[in-house]
Amino acid sequence: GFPPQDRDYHTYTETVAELDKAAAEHADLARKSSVGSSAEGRDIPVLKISDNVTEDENEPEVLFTCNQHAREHLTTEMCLHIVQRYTDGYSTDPAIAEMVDTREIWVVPMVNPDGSVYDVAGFGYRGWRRNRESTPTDLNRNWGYQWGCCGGSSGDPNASTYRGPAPFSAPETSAIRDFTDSRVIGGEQQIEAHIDFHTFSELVLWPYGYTENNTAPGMTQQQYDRFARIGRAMAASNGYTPQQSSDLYVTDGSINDWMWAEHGILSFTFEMYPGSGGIEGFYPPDEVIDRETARNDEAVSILLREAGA
Ligand SMILES: NS(=O)(=O)N[C@@H](CCC(=O)O)C(=O)O
Ligand SMILES: [Ca+2]
Ligand SMILES: [Ca+2]
Ligand SMILES: [Zn+2]
Repeated sequence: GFPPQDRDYHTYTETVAELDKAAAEHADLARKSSVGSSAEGRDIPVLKISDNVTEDENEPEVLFTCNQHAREHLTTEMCLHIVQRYTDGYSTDPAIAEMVDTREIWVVPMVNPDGSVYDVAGFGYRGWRRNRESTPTDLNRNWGYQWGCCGGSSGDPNASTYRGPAPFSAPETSAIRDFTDSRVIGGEQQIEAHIDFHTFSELVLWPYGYTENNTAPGMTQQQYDRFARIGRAMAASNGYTPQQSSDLYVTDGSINDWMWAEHGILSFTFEMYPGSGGIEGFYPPDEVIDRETARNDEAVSILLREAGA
């Protein structure tokens, strides 16, 4: 678990308990289900938030994924903050109610539960990034679009950006893939927009990551311009720096490239607080959780509104 001075961070067990609590306290608005299991057999839960939550209504859907990278624990708090805001806030905030009534929101607070547990299982933080397969995979290099194409990942099983032996070889990425594929109803992908939360550097990133070109097959100038417009609007609200992911460095096999190219989902990566630092940047004190999760409230609202546009 987390050291006493950081006990406000949620462990896997506490995260699951938070989702169960939200579903129990707001049974009309929130329902927990599973997208699958991790390498070590942990359930990977997803919470759906919407009015008439047990009905699949013809409303734009938006996905939030967190903690692909084990040590990036602030992102789990970000997803749990979204859960809390859009369930508890329903009865008090008309803007929240409007979004919950007209959208279907999916939240996966821990894509990589095994890695997250492992990172805090020792005496002190381990700085762990990948999953916990026998040969650990960097989940954000294991997605199947342009997998391993372009020097944006490693084929070395010992490397922190090891892409795995094949696209979707990791149970965690294949679980999210299967969930996303399942949201194609009548040939139409219901999910319109997505944010994958990471730490750190305070950035809003949009595809493609595999190429430095703005346009490429499956990304016209108009589509790029829409990504940039929305990315810049979100960054203006949280003070992060907006840019194409490859402006940071080339990544291949990332979630954003797959979500966009395979499903046309407006998919972003947010790198949260802090803006800079060394390994300690992955472990901001728990005193910053409330401030640094609420910092993204407006950006989340912008994306939810954009999903219906
Ligand atoms: N969170 S992080 O690993 O430091 N940065 C992300 C950036 C993701 C991206 O560029 O699309 C990554 O390398 O997967
Ligand atoms: Ca609904
Ligand atoms: Ca729906
Ligand atoms: Zn990350």
